[in-house]
Amino acid sequence: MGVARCAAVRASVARTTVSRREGRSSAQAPAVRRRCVAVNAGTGKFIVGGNWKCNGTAASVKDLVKALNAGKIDADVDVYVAPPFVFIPRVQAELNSEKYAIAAQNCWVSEGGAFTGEVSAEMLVDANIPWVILGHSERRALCGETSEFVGEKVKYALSKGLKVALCIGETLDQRESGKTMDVCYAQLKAVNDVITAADWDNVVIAYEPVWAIGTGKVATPDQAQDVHAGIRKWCASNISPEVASKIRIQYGGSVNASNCDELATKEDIDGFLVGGASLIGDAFVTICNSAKNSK
Ligand SMILES: O=C(CO)COP(=O)(O)O
Repeated sequence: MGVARCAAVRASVARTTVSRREGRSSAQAPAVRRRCVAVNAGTGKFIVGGNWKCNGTAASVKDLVKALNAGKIDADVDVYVAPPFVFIPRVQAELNSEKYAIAAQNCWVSEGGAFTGEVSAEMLVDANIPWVILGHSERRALCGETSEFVGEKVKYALSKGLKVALCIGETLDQRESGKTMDVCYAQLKAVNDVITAADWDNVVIAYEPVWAIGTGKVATPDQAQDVHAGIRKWCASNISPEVASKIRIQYGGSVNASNCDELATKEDIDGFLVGGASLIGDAFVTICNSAKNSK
């Protein structure tokens, strides 16, 4: 994250916090309330997610949790990890919750019921799981989730009080035919069409170019920065300048302990969503601390 942008977001958050402490006249109260909501997600902190995908055994999860608990995480970083559903209770019981929040990798588009194999947003809230990853390219490609369906899922998850990591990104074909930004904008629009500007306070965008996921082919820092800057600009024009300045944009796709520091220097990279390397405790801890290391 660029130092200047980070400082600006923090200053705005600090101003809001001071306003909350000082209180306001009743005429000003509604505006203050709206800004207080924004404090929830617009912390200005670097944010790293670990998406464990469909990996692990009881034994490997135990080892990973042990390694994560042993890691020192910079206080200026928000971290969430997304284990497979069956391991979540175990991880909740054993992982240090002061350092790591828990995320689900998916949830259903509406209230639960006769939807075999699905997990509802209400269940996540009931199980004390604050985050959910939605729109991952693997679900879009392998489970047929359209952008409109993802939009409805984001809307429903937010309405139940979850925080959402919204994944977007282009395939190799789309990049090579110059459609990267159009694809990202269309995926964002499908969500923006069904949620409000205030809802974005509880969303983190994860830009994950499909060609970089699990391939070892990481986007260069400049490639990632260009797309992140475009996403932020789109947010300014289509949501609001305030949301654009606060929203955190993670990069995902073959991030590892060796390439994270350079990516983290980029102005519009506010964190990472990590797959493979999040299964290796010390590598993930290094990635979590990359914003500090790259200063
Ligand atoms: O899909 C990802 C995170 O959601 C990225 O996966 P990799 O880090 O394994 O490329």
